[in-house]
Amino acid sequence: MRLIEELANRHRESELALPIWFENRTLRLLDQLKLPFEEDIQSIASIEELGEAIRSMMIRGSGAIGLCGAYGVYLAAYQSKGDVEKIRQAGDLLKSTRPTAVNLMKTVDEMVATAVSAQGDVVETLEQKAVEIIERQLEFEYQLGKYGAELIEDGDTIMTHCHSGALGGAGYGGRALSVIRAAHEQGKNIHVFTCETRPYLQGARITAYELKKFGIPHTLITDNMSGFCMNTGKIDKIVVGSDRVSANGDLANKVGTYMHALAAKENGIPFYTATSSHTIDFDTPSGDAIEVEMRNADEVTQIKGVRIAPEGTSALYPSFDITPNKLISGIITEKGVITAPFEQNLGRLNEKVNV
Ligand SMILES: CSC[C@H]1O[C@H](OP(=O)(O)O)[C@H](O)[C@@H]1O
Repeated sequence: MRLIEELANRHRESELALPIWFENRTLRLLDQLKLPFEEDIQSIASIEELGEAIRSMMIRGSGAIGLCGAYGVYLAAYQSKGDVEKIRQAGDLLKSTRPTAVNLMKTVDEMVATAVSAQGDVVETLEQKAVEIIERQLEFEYQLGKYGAELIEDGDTIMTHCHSGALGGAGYGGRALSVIRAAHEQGKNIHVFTCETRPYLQGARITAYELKKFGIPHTLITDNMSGFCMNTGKIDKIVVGSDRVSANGDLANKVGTYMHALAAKENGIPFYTATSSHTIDFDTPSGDAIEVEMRNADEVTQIKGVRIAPEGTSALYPSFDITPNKLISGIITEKGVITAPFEQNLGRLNEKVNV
């Protein structure tokens, strides 16, 4: 456990906002359901508790739940003293929690495959693999942030949606906020419009919380204001995160993304998604094959437990939507910015990247 705990200490010293980490042989996570008013750290004692934390969105964000795959499978290995069958079962449980973000599936598969093929001590091998995965994802954030920041000009106002930031990733800025943070750190004078993102309010509660921590000027808008802001010249570029990018460049991201992309096209505003090669699903040919998670409709008829619609009102809660590649100006990755034709240009990533 020493390696993975030292990693967390190093990362905290470099001012990263960690969504999940090990300390004192205990798995910890920041309860994102309570942000921004409470920074409540939860201890996770079992794979079942971690599974529930993902399902309930106590920890969320495709990058962060991808890391749950690494931390969770390692926790199962540590607690079972390397029992490969128990490790497999833990992986299956984690993969059953939320269906859309591909990072979780890929990371679990990578960890379980490492356990199965381990030559030496399984627990030590999985600790090393987990550290490798965490460090790799963090490096992806720095790299994609650098490439994405090249698209941002001094004086730009950038709109983002949901929370695609440090607590949804490996601690620097996730995807979209890695681009924004890098541009800010380069001294570019930028302003961010963050959409509140009903019903979980990732934008109002977590993106605003992080932008304040990063010292980046920002304005909160409701999701239905995005068209007005674009149509009245308030937005120069849009950068959103990603939960899964299909092989042809279609994007699964927080519900509402598609609506913003349509308005961006109509108003001639560049629309980018920030992702990593690990979020590109080369096994899914196009967006219509991506499963969109349907969540409990009570999350729509209530806000923080306060009912906002009459008893008995039915509601619908698709947690994501699919933005077709024709509405996307570029896909920002750790290997550079990919433009159309996406199928061909993304394919080159698959040739080079061992995910
Ligand atoms: C680092 S990108 C995060 C990505 O995940 C979010 O979904 P959720 O809050 O439901 O986990 C959203 O789609 C973000 O773009």
